[in-house]
Formats: sequence, structure tokens, C-alpha cells
Amino acid sequence: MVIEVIRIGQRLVRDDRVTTHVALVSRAFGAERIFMSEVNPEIKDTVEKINKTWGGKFEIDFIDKWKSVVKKKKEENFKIIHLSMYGQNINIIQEELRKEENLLIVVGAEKVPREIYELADYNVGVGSQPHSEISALAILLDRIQKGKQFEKDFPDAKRKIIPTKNGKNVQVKETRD
Ligand SMILES: C[S@@+](CC[C@H](N)C(=O)[O-])C[C@H]1O[C@@H](n2cnc3c(N)ncnc32)[C@H](O)[C@@H]1O
Repeated sequence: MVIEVIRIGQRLVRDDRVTTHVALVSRAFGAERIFMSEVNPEIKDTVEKINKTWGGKFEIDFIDKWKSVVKKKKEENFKIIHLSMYGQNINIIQEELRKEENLLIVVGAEKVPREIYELADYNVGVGSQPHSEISALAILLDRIQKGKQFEKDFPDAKRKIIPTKNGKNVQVKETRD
């Protein structure tokens, strides 16, 4: 299964920390790419540094028009999941989502355009209370992959954590640069 994420919607104030966290959750929870607009370019540097240190090839694509990306992904047979508190409860729909091949997950920043509700194949609510795109995204990615994302290898890492009961154990790969 290929999973990609897109963040859409008008932000009233720039919230670089939330934007960075949406990207980091996407990466750490098994997505391959995130599409974003109106983004501080430093966020790309942050994610690239994380890739270098901790491995993997997670990508950030800066975009102008979210609708063109959604339409293109539909043509490529991706199913569009829009995360919204108004959507079908995740508990009801998760089994169906796990059977899909390729997914584009849409999260909102602030106010999301009305059209996305019609363009989406699924409107999914992580409960019907307002919370945050970071939590909604993390829970959806976990429910779809049933925790398997945490067994995934991130290749070419400079540092690799060996999980331990006490303390910190980090394997550091020798490099010549
Ligand atoms: C700060 S909220 C924006 C809520 C806003 N009232 C709106 O127009 O939808 C940002 C994003 O978090 C996600 N979100 C928040 N609560 C959610 C929930 N209960 N279920 C699914 N997604 C949620 C949605 O993607 C939403 O667009």
C-alpha cells in the first residue's frame, strides 16, 4: 500500500510547528510523501535533515493548487480519504480502508474548501469532536496499518535506535564526510 498525505485549507496564522509535526507524523507513521502549500521552506530543510540522520526517503512537495493534486491522484487510482470530524466514524470504516491499494489522505489546516467533501472517496471522522490534524492523521495511519508502520526499516540511516527498557542505545554509522 502506498500512502501519501496532503494538507489543504486556509491558515489564519502561520503555524510552522504544527505544519512540521504533520510532516513528521506522516514520515514516522509510514507515508511516503506530503504535499503542502504556503509552507516555510525551512520545514523542508528540517525534514531533509531528519531523513539524513534517521533514514528513509520521505518527500515534501510544495504545491500551488491542492485540487490539481487530488484530481491527478484520483486518475492514478489513489483513493482519497478526507479527515473531518463530520465524516463516517473511523471504527465503522477502518476495515474497508485497509483493503485499498493507494491512499491520499487529506488533512485541513483551518477552514477547508467545501468541494473536498465531494471529491473525497471517504470522509472519515476520528470521533465527532474537533481536535487536531496531527492527532487525526496519526490515528488514521495507525488504524490502517495496525501498528506495522513501527516495524518498517528506514534505510541509509546515520543513526539507528536499538529500543531498550532503560536508557538510550543508538547505533551510529561511520561516514567519511
Ligand atoms: C483545526 S481542525 C479545523 C477544523 C475546522 N473547524 C474545519 O473547517 O474543519 C484542522 C483539521 O484537523 C482534522 N480534524 C480535526 N478534528 C478531527 C476529527 N474529529 N476527525 C477527523 N479529522 C479531524 C481535519 O482534517 C481538520 O480539517
